[in-house]
Amino acid sequence: MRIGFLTVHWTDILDALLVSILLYQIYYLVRGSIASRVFLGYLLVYIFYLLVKGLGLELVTSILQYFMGVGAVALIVIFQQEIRRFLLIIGKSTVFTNNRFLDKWFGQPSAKIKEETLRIVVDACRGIASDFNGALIVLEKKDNLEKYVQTGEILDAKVSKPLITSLFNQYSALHDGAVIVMDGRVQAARCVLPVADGIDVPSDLGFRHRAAIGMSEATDAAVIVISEQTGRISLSVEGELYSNIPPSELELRLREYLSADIQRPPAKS
Ligand SMILES: Nc1ncnc2c1ncn2[C@@H]1O[C@H](COP(=O)(O)OP(=O)(O)OP(=O)(O)O)[C@@H](O)[C@H]1O
Repeated sequence: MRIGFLTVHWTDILDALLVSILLYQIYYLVRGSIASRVFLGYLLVYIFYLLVKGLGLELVTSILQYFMGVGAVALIVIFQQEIRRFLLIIGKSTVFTNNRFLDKWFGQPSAKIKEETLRIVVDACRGIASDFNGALIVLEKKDNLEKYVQTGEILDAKVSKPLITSLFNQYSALHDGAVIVMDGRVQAARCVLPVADGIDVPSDLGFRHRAAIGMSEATDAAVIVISEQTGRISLSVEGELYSNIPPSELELRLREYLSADIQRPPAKS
């Protein structure tokens, strides 16, 4: 196709479309943050570079070319949080990562939580919330949480209501940080979770709630938060925080989220 003196192929249109989508995605990730200004600055320098290159100004072109090369490395450092989030979104949402057949071959284990564990944890949450003790409980789905377990005190104890309740008692030496539940066992307490710091996170949220969001952004785990101040129970999955959930609904939501591969107890005959 010819437009004036330009010859446009369908590949050029596809190229322009893909670049637009990419630029929009980058803008969407960095909008509102300081990184968006850096991105805009870099884009303007790049447009200027294309202009001087087109005009054949060789000296300026070579200086800008060098600047762009160093700038690209600087961008990776500045945007490391955004790049990480971008790759996580892609990794989480592709059909490949939700494909059971591929999971089997690429070693993604199935969710291991049992109904019994779920019931005990929710029961413990009910007690903790009514006592106004803060809590942060991570329930493993498929992702390996070993890295986070290592930040705390390893317990490897069978899940029980008295254990979870006493761990979050304000006089317990292990009440700070998060408890991680894996495979029907309290693997560790006092664990440190990644804190969400994106612009989507409401500024009035405290660090316990931010840690819950951060953990559910970084992994597919379900994270329960109980507020020490209000006694409210919230649930964070896939980077979203669902606030003020009654215990009965919490059990339903957890079952629904973790249910894909949940191990149900054998039916009584
Ligand atoms: N990165 C983290 N990983 C694990 N636990 C954390 C992390 N950051 C904070 N916490 C826990 O949260 C507690 C502080 O909670 P903070 O009051 O800041 O949060 P909050 O969201 O306002 O919760 P609350 O409503 O219970 O006060 C800490 O004492 C600690 O136990």
